[in-house]
Amino acid sequence: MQNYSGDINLQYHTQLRPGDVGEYVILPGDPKRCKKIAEHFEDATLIADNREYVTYTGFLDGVKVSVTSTGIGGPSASIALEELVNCGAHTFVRVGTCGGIDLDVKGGDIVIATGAIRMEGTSKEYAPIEYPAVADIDVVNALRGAGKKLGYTCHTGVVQCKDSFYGQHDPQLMPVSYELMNKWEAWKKMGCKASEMESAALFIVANYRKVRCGSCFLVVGNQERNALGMENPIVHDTEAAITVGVEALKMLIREDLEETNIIASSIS
Ligand SMILES: O=P(O)(O)O[C@H]1O[C@H](CO)[C@@H](O)[C@H]1O
Ligand SMILES: O=c1cc[nH]c(=O)[nH]1
Repeated sequence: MQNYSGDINLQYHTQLRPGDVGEYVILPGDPKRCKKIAEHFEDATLIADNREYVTYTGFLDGVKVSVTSTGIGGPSASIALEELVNCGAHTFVRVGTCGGIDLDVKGGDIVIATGAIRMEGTSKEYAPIEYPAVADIDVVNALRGAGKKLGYTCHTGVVQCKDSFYGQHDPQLMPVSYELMNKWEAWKKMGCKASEMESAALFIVANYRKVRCGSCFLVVGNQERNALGMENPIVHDTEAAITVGVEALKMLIREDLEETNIIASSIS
């Protein structure tokens, strides 16, 4: 592309260069979540802070890792992923928040996405709608393993992505309420676990760029439970989702090292 930065290696939005980030990156939406995540790294340093993109780099078990915020929604998330891949990253774990849809999913639980409904605009500018937004199987397995090890209540399945937060919460107020409300009923019938905003774009861009990406989320609340008068705790503390994401990244690093060692010993 045309060079906007005046430096061919400097990524225009994230202000990152190759070498600034590890190959393994955690992706929260909220820039303020980056510092909390970086506190789980060894020797974390703030590398860049531009627009919605904040990056810290440190180490997990001696391996260089990073955290970069994506901001809200597919457009900014896709930019973060593209620029991080340009800097050499290959494995991504989104640590986000979501709203529960399935009645079993309660505030404070963790949801792990196997795939994402593409009811957003960004992924459609990458792949035809027939192409599914699927999480990387290694990342999903690591997130499930981490959730189990840490003893959290985790739900694994499909999540819904959209561009309008208020279209999720007040669909009846929207001029296209007929479409939003009918589709929401379909997501419920299909057993969709939760609604959030970035995973569909992230999974599609990750597939295109041939890197691994998965997502886990803190469930803030569940509007379906609320509508039925069921107990509906509202939780904002993302620490449980952060620890699941960090533990999953450690597991992936360990698995990759084991695989590299097996290949090296089979060659020698
Ligand atoms: O908490 P984060 O990671 O931003 O994720 C969720 O929160 C935002 C909406 O409140 C959207 O970005 C949604 O996906
Ligand atoms: O209800 C919610 C909570 C977090 N993020 C969303 O997109 N929706």
